Amino acid sequence: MAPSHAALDSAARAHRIDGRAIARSLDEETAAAVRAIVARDGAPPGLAVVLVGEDPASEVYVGRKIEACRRVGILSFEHRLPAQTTQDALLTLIARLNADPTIHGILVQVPLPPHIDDGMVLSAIDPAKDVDGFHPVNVGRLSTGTGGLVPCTPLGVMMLLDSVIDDMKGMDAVVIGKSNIVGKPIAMLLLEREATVTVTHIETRGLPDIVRKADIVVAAAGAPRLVKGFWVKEGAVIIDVGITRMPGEGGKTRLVGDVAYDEVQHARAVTPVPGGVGPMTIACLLANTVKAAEMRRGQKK
Ligand SMILES: Nc1nc2c(c(=O)[nH]1)N[C@@H](CN(C=O)c1ccc(C(=O)N[C@@H](CCC(=O)O)C(=O)O)cc1)CN2
Repeated sequence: MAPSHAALDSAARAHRIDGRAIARSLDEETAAAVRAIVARDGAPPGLAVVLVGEDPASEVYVGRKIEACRRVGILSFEHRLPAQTTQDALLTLIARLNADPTIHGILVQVPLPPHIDDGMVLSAIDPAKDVDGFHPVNVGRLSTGTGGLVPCTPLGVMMLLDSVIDDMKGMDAVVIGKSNIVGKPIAMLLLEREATVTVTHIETRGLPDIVRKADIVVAAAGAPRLVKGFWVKEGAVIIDVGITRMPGEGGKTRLVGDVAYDEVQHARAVTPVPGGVGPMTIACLLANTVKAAEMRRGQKK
């Protein structure tokens, strides 16, 4: 008897890596770690969240970060500054937060308004409080494999890969995207696991052929539905970091990833957008805040 459509469908579909569920279980671990810190030290870790301007997406992400802190018991301190805030005023705030012992982590939401130099501001954060892992000291530690705080999205990507791959040693990994906060750190983390890593970007010649050789594809180009079905090798694992808001039906908007999700069902596993990498970014921020608090305690001992 011929298999039913339902049976054919389920046989042909890639495993959907559930970022929301994995983020929830990381949050449970973080909440337990926070409770242990409170029992030991009498106070929870503190996270300063700095938002400059009114970028609507940033407002949403910052709101979610603050809500997530509340859920796991981290104390959040919100600093919302107007778009016309000067770079000097922002640097003064960061210096104050660096010196404040109740603050274990500092994050400055990016993008910053165009008159502010991101690099200058992110480099002003104490590397020990740099829970985004953007400071050059932490970038250097990551690239030399010497610890430090790792950027949240790349950390989340590795956890999603770990949920479906036991050992990445010798696997061919292709990263699409070369940004300092996502593409480059992911490449470093994959190298640490002894994957063979090719870093590509939107201008790379012959990109489909390069991607087709990969066992692991991390798409972080910010180009909606860039990765087509025919780019992907059967059995590959695909992590979609792209999140682009596009016009949807009835005047609404919808989120679209860098991967044509419906076309890559011959992959072994793939993350959805939304519900894949995004929730991990916030869960890893909370985990990094606990790590920063524990690192400080370790230094004092
Ligand atoms: N200081 C930082 N700024 C920015 C970072 C960062 O890690 N540190 N990353 C991004 C934005 N970002 C966190 O700040 C972020 C992006 C997406 C999500 C998320 O949960 N996405 C959901 C969908 C959300 C929606 O409905 O719009 C998903 O993919 O399921 C969380 C955090 C840039 N700036």
